[in-house]
Amino acid sequence: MPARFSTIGVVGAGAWGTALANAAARAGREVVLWGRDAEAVEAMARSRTNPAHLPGVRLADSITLSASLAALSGCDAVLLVVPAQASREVAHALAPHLAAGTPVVTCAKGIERGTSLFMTQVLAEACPGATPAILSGPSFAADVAAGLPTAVTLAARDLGVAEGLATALGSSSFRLYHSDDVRGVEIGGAAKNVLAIAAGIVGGRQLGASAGAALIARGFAELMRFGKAFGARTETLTGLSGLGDLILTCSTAQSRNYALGLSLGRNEGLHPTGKLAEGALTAAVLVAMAQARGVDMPIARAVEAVLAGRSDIEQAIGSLLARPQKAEA
Ligand SMILES: NC(=O)C1=CN([C@@H]2O[C@H](COP(=O)(O)OP(=O)(O)OC[C@H]3O[C@@H](n4cnc5c(N)ncnc54)[C@H](OP(=O)(O)O)[C@@H]3O)[C@@H](O)[C@H]2O)C=CC1
Ligand SMILES: O=C(CO)COP(=O)(O)O
Repeated sequence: MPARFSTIGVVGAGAWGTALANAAARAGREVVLWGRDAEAVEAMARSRTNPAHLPGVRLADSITLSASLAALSGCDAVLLVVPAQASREVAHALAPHLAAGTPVVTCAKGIERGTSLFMTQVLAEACPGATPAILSGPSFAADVAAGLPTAVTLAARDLGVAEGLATALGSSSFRLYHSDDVRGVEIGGAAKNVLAIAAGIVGGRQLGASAGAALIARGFAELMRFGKAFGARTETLTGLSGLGDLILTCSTAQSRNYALGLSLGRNEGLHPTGKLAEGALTAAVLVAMAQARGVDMPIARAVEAVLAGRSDIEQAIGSLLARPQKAEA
């Protein structure tokens, strides 16, 4: 039986877009990979590599590259893989090229600043004819591109659409679980990036493995409280896209968010490499949304205060440790 989604568009030729294009190709799909920079796209098509964002990885033969969004018009589904704050602009430009009802799967992890909207809400506004979906979970682009075993969650309001997309993109090394808890999946990815900055700070300050574990557990309590306040299901928050991704991102400097925290914790200032760290862009809106709903998120608040320059690291750690004793749950 032919796959329901046989041609996949990938919008965004960064690390994650390139890795997902290769994963879709590995799953047997025809893939169109779009990048905004025509010169870079042409060089990628010639070299079959993406040296700027995913060095050392060869692009699969079934990937066609284009710098024109019109090339996406024949796609059965599209993955939107640009940073969270660029998603509205790019989805808006993509909209006229899609057939009505085409699933658009946002793969960004963040919350839109200014509107406080989650990624599929941004999609619904910017690309109103599309069927919004979200892909998220513990998955470094380099691991997926290398074919290392990875498992993520793909959610759409219609479980059948989520299952069809998971089937189209999955392979033995890239496992996709389907879900209809769209909100739960998008909250996990957005919140864990902010908490990973705190974990990096703990690492950079050499506070010890015990403190690192405490940070993950108390950070997860914050993620759960926020998720529940915004309608996420517990089983999603404790799954791949919530706890799973929190553990990954809080555990290694391979994460750009953790690396940013590491740099702050070592008093080296904000990340010198200039790499994307979505948590730094999400922290303020996450904290504002939590406050508006009466959700207590002291770790996320401390990260936001440090990033905004209202608190130094010692003050932030001191105020977390000085919080009144309370029941764990
Ligand atoms: N890398 C990873 O391991 C994972 C990343 N993600 C998420 O995926 C999203 C993208 O991250 P990632 O691919 O790693 O980031 P990268 O920095 O590697 O790439 C970002 C890509 O988006 C493009 N881009 C940026 N702004 C715009 C814009 N305004 N219009 C069009 N294109 C734009 C960039 O283009 P240009 O090259 O021209 O600057 C680049 O190709 C993030 O939300 C991230 O959290 C999720 C899971 C894993
Ligand atoms: O989301 C990711 C892994 O699941 C990637 O994390 P970073 O953006 O922190 O590198």
